[in-house]
This record gives sequence, structure tokens and C-alpha cells, in this order.
Amino acid sequence: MTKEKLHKEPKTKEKDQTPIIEIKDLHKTFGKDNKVLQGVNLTLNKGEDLVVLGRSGSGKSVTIKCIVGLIEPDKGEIKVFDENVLHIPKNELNAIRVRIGFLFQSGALYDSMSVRENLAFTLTKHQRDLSAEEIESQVMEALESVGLGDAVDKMPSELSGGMKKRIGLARTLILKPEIILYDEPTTGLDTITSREISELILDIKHKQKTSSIIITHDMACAKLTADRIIVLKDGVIHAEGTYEELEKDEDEWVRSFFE
Ligand SMILES: Nc1ncnc2c1ncn2[C@@H]1O[C@H](COP(=O)(O)OP(=O)(O)OP(=O)(O)O)[C@@H](O)[C@H]1O
Repeated sequence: MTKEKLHKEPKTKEKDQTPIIEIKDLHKTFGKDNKVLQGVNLTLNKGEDLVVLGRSGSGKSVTIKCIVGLIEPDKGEIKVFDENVLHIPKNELNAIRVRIGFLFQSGALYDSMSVRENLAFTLTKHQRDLSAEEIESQVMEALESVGLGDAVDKMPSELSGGMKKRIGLARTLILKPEIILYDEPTTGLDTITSREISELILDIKHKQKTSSIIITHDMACAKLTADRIIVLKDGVIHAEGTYEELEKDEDEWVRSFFE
């Protein structure tokens, strides 16, 4: 339902309502007048998968980049794990960042490295004192959690698009994040592979107890993964609700995403 018409908290499939990310009144303008975010308010609750919808260029990626400090907002507040991340020293921000996994739209692997080396590289960048056995066991655990244990010796050029996405996800999971930010995880994949990735996102949430923000244009992905959906328009959250609520929203513009 549209924000103006919200009389009560939207229903969610999850019961836990402890906020893990809280964004208040976020503003970001690029250049002189590209006002992308004009007062975004958003809460991600613990254990929740929150889907963000919005037309191209509506500021979905900018919003999640602000969360991890890749873009600095002009105004507003962002709390992650109850810490105000916009005004804390770099070392404290880094300690929070390692608890957040970010699966980029173009989550490219290093072409010259095998799958094992790609994952080990990420792991050892963050945890320097691991033995070779520990590295191997964590690499395998991450690969097995995306169903690709047997791809460990492959080079990226030998992988399909769907496999690359899974390996990218394994690379995110190897750091055992509590929050995962997915930026268009199924883009460029066929319907069946997209569904497999969406199912994997759901599986990760249940098995690893992660909380996630998922930016997507893929409504099948939204339907499968979303506990709650928010829709960005004109720099603010225009509508919020479950998939079932929003697909029959009174606002035609909101409904148009579901057709
Ligand atoms: N680093 C940047 N410098 C300047 N402008 C930027 C930057 N990042 C994003 N923008 C602008 O902000 C606007 C929103 O971009 P954003 O990537 O958040 O859109 P989006 O909603 O994620 O779109 P899409 O669905 O196409 O990925 C666009 O006009 C974009 O050009």
C-alpha cells in the first residue's frame, strides 16, 4: 500500500522485529541537480529478506552503497547493528563492514585465478592468520553451501553465468556475513537459473540466519524471497508491503511492477 495509506505496520512473514539496519531521512544529490535520494526511510529487521523495487535510476543501488560507505550521503542517518555508521572512525566502520556481504551486480571473479584461489584470496584478505587447512576447509564449506563443491579447481572462463553468480555468492558467504546486500542477483540469467539463484538466497537466509536487502527487477525473485517489499519513487519510499499486498495495491503505478 502507498505510504500515505499505511494505517498499521505491514504484515511480514517473519516475527522478529529487531532492526538490524535503520535508515532515516537519507538524501543524496549528484552534480548540481540529480536529486536521487530525497528522504529515504528504511528498516531491515533481523532475519528478514527485504526486496527493493523501483525503476532504473531510482536510487536503489545508491541506497545500499550508502550503507557500506561506498557512497557518502549528503544528509541522514544510517544505523547498522545499532551503530551510526556515518560518523564513526574508519577502523570501527571496517569492523562493521566485514559483517556485511555485498553481492554486486557485476560481481566479477579474478579471471587469472581458479575458483579456490578467488575464494581464498577474499578470505585471507580479511583473516590473515589462517592455516592452509583452515583456508581449504572454509573454501569448501562456502562452495558446498552454493552447491558447487566440485567447481573448486575450475577457472572462471569455464563457468556458466549461473555458476559465476553462485561462486560470487560463495565468495560473499566465506566471510560469514550477518547481513547480505544483493544488487540484482539474477540479472542476465535465464528463468530457470534465476529461480535457482532465488532459491539459494532463500536457503542461505534459513541456514545461515542472514538478513538481506535484495534489489531486483525480477518479480519471480521478489515473490520467492521477499518477506516485505519497498518501492522507491522520486527519491523516497513510495510504497511498502508484502508481495501479496502490493500486487493488489490501489496505486496503478505500484501494481504495474506486478503485471
Ligand atoms: N557515483 C555516482 N556518481 C554520479 N552519479 C551517480 C553515481 N552513482 C549513481 N549515480 C546516479 O544516481 C542515479 C541512481 O542510480 P542507481 O544506480 O542507484 O539506480 P538504480 O535504481 O539502482 O537503477 P538500476 O535498476 O538501473 O540499477 C542515476 O541517475 C545514476 O546516474
